[in-house]
Amino acid sequence: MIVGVPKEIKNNEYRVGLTPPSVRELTSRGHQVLVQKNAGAEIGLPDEQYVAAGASIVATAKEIFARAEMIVKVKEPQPGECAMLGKGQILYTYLHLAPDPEQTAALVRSGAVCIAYETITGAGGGLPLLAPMSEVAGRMAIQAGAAHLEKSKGGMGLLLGGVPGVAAGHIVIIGAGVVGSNALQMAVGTGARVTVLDKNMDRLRQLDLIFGNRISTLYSNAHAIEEAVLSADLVIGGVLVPGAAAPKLVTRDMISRMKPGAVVVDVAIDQGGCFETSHATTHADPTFVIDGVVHYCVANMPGAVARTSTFALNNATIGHAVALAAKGWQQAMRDDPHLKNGLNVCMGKVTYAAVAEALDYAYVPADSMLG
Ligand SMILES: NC(=O)C1=CN([C@@H]2O[C@H](COP(=O)(O)OP(=O)(O)OC[C@H]3O[C@@H](n4cnc5c(N)ncnc54)[C@H](O)[C@@H]3O)[C@@H](O)[C@H]2O)C=CC1
Ligand SMILES: CC(=O)C(=O)O
Ligand SMILES: [Mg+2]
Repeated sequence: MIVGVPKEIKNNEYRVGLTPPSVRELTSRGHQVLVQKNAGAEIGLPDEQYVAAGASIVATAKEIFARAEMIVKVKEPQPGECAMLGKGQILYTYLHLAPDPEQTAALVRSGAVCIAYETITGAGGGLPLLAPMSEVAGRMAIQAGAAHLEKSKGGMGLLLGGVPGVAAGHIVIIGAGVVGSNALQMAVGTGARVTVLDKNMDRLRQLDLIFGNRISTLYSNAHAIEEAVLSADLVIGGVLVPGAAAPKLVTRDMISRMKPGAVVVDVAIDQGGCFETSHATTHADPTFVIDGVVHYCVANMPGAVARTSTFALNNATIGHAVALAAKGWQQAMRDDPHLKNGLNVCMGKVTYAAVAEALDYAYVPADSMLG
């Protein structure tokens, strides 16, 4: 198969779909890999490393989209990229379609076979291709929050850990999955008081066993969220209903009653966000203020630590990339129901139920596309 890796074009996005070691996994099995010039140059992966791994360097994204049978990316395709996708071409990347009607319409129009990293499931449960980026974003959420609590960044001027004689701050984490538990690990390290909420009692039990009385766990409902948020200095939003738009758990009214200069970090923004007041921001301009509360809503947080993130992502994506290249998408999905769960849009049809429901498309089960 011919596999193409365009350079990412989203704001401040330096990750790359395949590392040179991943390219080697494909070329050593007889596949041809086209990598756009300087795709990894900014993160210490120069073209020479790709050539040594067997790739061919191609000058433009246009040529990659025209020649490759499968496009491997990181971020959801931008409008210009959607327009270059062809009928039957495989697109293997993050998509986050439920909150994004324009991208969904463009992918439906393209006729491409669009596989979303974030809905591929794992044999041991969970979302193994989302997990590494959630680990990165969860850990980063605390450092982003701490930085924006500084006065010069718009915050109230609070040091999360306090100092002897002055109380520590209060961090509230909504959602105790991969983002939430990684944020929790960092939050505990700051010395702040930490509260974590989830609807999944088993997750709360596990975290209670690990962190003991260093944290408070709360079953998530509107009352508990309101009480926690109103006493918080920093709130992290890390909830997920797989494939669906994030539930708006923190209302505009709650935001308006938070402490002035408090900070919210809406990691779930790529699924539309779990704060009613959120809208997506970029690394170039990461925050905005509503009712005195600083909102940090960057939809590609791991792009800031692009080298670490690229290697972590490739560890999780390369196995299915090899299967797709070897067998084609239909046979690879017949053989692996977890990969099949990644099929979101296929040759003009929406094949993921939560996306169809969120955006009012007819839902066509992936099975019916497998021939
Ligand atoms: N902004 C960014 O750069 C990044 C964003 N993300 C996003 O972060 C979000 C979370 O991802 P993961 O932690 O991997 O998901 P996960 O599935 O591991 O965890 C989500 C948690 O939310 C909980 N939850 C669902 N409804 C809830 C409710 N009403 N109240 C409290 N908890 C609730 C679930 O029980 C689960 O424990 C996703 O939208 C993901 O796409 C992930 C990586 C990077
Ligand atoms: C998961 C995601 O949206 C990201 O890594 O940017
Ligand atoms: Mg994202």
